[in-house]
Parts: sequence; structure tokens; C-alpha cells
Amino acid sequence: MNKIYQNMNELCVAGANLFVEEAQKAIVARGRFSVALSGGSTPRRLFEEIAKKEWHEKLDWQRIFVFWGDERFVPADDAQSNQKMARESLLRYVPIPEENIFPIPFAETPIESAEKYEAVLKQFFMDSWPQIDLILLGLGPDGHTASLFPGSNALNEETRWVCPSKTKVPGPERITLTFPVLNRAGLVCFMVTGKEKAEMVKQILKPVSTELIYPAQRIQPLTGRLIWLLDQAAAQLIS
Ligand SMILES: O=C(O)[C@H](O)[C@@H](O)[C@H](O)[C@H](O)COP(=O)(O)O
Repeated sequence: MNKIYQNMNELCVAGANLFVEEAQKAIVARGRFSVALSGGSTPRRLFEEIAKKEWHEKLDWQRIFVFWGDERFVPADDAQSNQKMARESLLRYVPIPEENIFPIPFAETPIESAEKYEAVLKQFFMDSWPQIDLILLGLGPDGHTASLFPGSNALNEETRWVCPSKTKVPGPERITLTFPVLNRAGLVCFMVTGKEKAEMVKQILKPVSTELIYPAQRIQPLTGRLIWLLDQAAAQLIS
């Protein structure tokens, strides 16, 4: 399902509403809500929205468990850390217990970080493939999502839940959840804004061939739902 909003602000209000509704439903159904956060500028704006009292006071944060879809291989206090971004824009404003927060660890090597995080997920989800209730994702202009970049070794991973992802994009190496985990989510929600994403949005949502060229096209939940929240600028070539 694709939903188009006037601008980033409206999109984030809708995103916050969706977050609250999904969390409330999961807590009623299963007693807990698991969510995987993303990095990126649109997710940051969404987190700032959810941090507002009018949204976050609707939720029982004792029952909310926060994970990450990807991370840069940097210490937690590095300016490029997705964990730092989410803590500063959302987590510090809500009454979530620290033990409910599961960041991707910064270990000796990216592979060790990935292995440690997989162990954390296996413990939480009791060894069976995880079904994270909500996975929030951004879209890069090159078609990447999470840290699944075109050409990355991580694209072919079928057994590991988490793996390092080498990319030609400058900056630190990445650690990412793999397709088998992302595609088992209850709901995957892409948030995309800005005209520089319009061409890639068109390639993905109105493809001319059936070939899956871009990583974001391979997000196809097995049994869950997929929603794209777009602003008008990002949706200008499809609407
Ligand atoms: O940590 C990250 O950077 C993300 O995992 C990445 O996948 C991001 O969501 C997209 O690149 C979109 O980012 P923007 O919203 O900033 O364009």
C-alpha cells in the first residue's frame, strides 16, 4: 500500500499514528511490541514526532522493545550512530526501560558486532526466525535500504540474521539485518521524502520489468504487510 502526504511533516504525523496503532494492537494481542528502527533523515523526523507527549503517552513503554535494522560500525556516542540518533530524537523522551533497548553492539570487528546482535535477537525471539512487529526503513537514492546496498555481500545472505555489509559508499562499514529477517516482519514501513528520491521511488513502485534490481525491491514480507509512506516530492513520478 502506498500513501502520499503533502510534506514530511504530514507524513511523520501519519507515521506516528501508525506506530501508536501498531504498538497498541501488538500489546493487546501478544503483550509486547517489537520495533526495528532505521537511520536517516526522515526516520529522525518521525522519531521527533513520536517523542511528543500527545503520541508517546498513549503507549505502555514497559512493553515496547526497540531494535535496529542497521548500524554503522562506530561507537555508540559517534555522531554517525543510528543508536545515538534514536536516543536523542526519541528514546530519551519516553519512559522506556533501558533493558528494553537493544542496540547493535560496537564490538572488536563488524563480524563480531553482527554475531553478538544475532545472539541477542535469538535470545529475545527464542531461536526461531524473528517476527518483528514493525520494521521502519528508509530508502537511499541508489535503492538501498537498511544497510543493504547494491552490490553488497549482505544481499545474498540466507541463513544469518545479521551480517556486516561492505559498501562503496564512503564512511564506516555497516551491520545490517538480512532479507530473511526483514521479510518476516509483521509490518514493514518505508518512509521516503524529497525529490531526490523520486526516480528511485518510481523504479521500485512502478518497475518496467519483473527483475529485482534494487535492494529495496526485495523487501517483500512473507506473511506481513508492506506500507510506503511518501511525500509528494518523492511520489511526483508515480502519482
Ligand atoms: O542508517 C541509515 O542511513 C539507513 O539505514 C539508511 O538505509 C537510510 O534509511 C537511507 O539511506 C535513507 O536515508 P535518508 O532518509 O537520510 O535519505
